[in-house]
Amino acid sequence: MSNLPAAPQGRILAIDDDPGLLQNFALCLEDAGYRVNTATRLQEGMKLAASQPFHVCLLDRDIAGDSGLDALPRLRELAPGLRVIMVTAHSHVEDAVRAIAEGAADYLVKPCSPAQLRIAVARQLDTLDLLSRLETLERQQPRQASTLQSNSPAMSEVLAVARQVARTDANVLLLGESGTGKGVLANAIHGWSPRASRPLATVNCPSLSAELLESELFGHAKGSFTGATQSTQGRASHADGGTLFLDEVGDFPLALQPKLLRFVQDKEYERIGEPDTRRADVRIISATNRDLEAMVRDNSFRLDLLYRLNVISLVLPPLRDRREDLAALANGFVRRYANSYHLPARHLSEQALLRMQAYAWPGNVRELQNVIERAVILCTGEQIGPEHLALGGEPAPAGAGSGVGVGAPVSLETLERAHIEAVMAHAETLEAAARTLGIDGSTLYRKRKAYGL
Ligand SMILES: Nc1ncnc2c1ncn2[C@@H]1O[C@H](COP(=O)(O)OP(=O)(O)OP(=O)(O)O)[C@@H](O)[C@H]1O
Repeated sequence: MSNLPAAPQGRILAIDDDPGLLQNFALCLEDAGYRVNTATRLQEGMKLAASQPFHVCLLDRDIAGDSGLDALPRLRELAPGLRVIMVTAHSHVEDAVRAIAEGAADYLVKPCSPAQLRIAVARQLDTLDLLSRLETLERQQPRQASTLQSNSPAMSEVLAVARQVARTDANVLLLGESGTGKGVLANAIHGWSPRASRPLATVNCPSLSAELLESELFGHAKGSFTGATQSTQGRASHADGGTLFLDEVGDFPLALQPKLLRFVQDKEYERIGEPDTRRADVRIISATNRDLEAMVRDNSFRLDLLYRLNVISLVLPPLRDRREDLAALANGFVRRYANSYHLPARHLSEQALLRMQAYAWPGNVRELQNVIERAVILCTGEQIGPEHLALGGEPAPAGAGSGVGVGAPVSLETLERAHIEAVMAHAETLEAAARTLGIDGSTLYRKRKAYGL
């Protein structure tokens, strides 16, 4: 997801010391629907690139005594997602070729026609569009197991056992506070397992009513209940040969637990409305932040089911107990969000890192991710300082929310996420937040998951 408008409303930065040429570029590109900023000095252009999001930069080779070519590496450092088109005179085409070797995306030879200019810019915007789609697809793939690394003794131990267990078919129960990365670890275990080439199917247990959950998990025959106009195969069948991930298994309805128990034990089940017994060869990973033993004591979770799910249990440490990983995780999120929002590169200042080390992180990695995403968006310079973090009850940084007000140039998704976050912050319970939003609890649950709230 990008906070930049999609093409053709791309944002273009043109740096050239010839005001007449800049004006022509701006007119020609604005006519095509783009927003254009210009700079007649290199320094001025670099400042703009560091403080505002641009898709494409038209960079002259010689700018009033400064070399655009020499500035290229610094420009790419300031704005890693920016597509730079070198603009050069015919006699310097060899330099343009060198610029491409150093990371420019294309070059234009002066004088160029309006059509050439527009085609060159449109091509870069198409490439950005493709890159962003690729990124979205990659994010939807199970997380690469190799990205899960840790310098914390507590987390390293969990990862070592997880790798060992991954080789077997043993069912695994992941425990730990919300936002500690149970879902990420479930993906990794699947990725490390011999089942990695087969599907990983996830069922979010609290997001569905008991009836829908049964159908989601085991499928149903056409006509088996009102509205069942098509038969469905269910996640268990989809995961055949692979892994079934039962997220928030503590919310699995008691009435449905006997059917799940039979499936976990015998790998057998029936679709709703069908007598035939089916089989699915799945490895089950489940996760919860609830105390299942206490639930067994108050009869809301079956002991026999707990035994079956809990062949191996792994407890993910809260972020406050793995502070060795804070900087690496935070830097990874800074890079990710600067890239996905097409913003100039940002760095966490020493003071910001110190402030983060002193904070308790009750929402764990998910909270860290959200804090960094917001800081990356709100920070206008190169350095993210403590004032951009707004940690735990501190007031939000100046300008917070300014990018997501009604009517702001942001996607509906961004607006919805900000609204849900704000309503949840003021509501006493999640049920109350769902009521205010006019949606049911399971829809709120799905949206929280989708937006990482
Ligand atoms: N090691 C990691 N590297 C990068 N991102 C991570 C890591 N661990 C967790 N995250 C991110 O933190 C967020 C929370 O992770 P995840 O959903 O796996 O936590 P969880 O423990 O399953 O939370 P919940 O109990 O609320 O379902 C996700 O957006 C995830 O991508």
